Amino acid sequence: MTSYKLTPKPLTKEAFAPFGDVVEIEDQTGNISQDNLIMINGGNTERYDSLAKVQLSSPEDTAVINIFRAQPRSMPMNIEMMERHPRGSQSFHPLSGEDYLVLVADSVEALTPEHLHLFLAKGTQGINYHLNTWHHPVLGLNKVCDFLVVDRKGEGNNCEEFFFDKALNITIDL
Ligand SMILES: NC(=O)N[C@@H](O)C(=O)O
Ligand code: NI
Repeated sequence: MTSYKLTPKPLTKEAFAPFGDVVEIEDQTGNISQDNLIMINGGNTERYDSLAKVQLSSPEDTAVINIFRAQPRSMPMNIEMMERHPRGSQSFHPLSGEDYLVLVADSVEALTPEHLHLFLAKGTQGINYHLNTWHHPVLGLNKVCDFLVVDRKGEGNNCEEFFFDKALNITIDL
């Protein structure tokens, strides 16, 4: 049995760029980018515009808005599988204010533990997995957490799964 322990990195736009977008106003260093800022509503409201895009695959696809109520993951946690959505992006926006984990992998067909990348997301950070990005199903922490999820609805299978060899002992232990 070979063991692999995953440790999280802070979630930043730059580190997450190969996998998707980080949807936030203030980053983990406290910086607020003005790049997407548009003042609207007569100056009452700041619109941080187009921080990410919903990716679809066909004109018949629709983008849908969901809420996922996730049970907290108990640690240490074994990682047995990853999934990806070949026909659309998928974004998660925490509604409960809790930090959560984001586990993604390099874009290869045969995943090994070396392809995995674990991030710790703050409760103020959303993420948008780009189309076909390997990721683990939602990883809530500490308490039952709600996430606003925007993803693709349409024809055809939009969830491909990869299961690691059981001889690999891949764990997250915070
Ligand atoms: N299955 C489902 O809708 N959820 C997963 O895609 C997930 O990333 O949590
Ligand atoms: Ni998913």
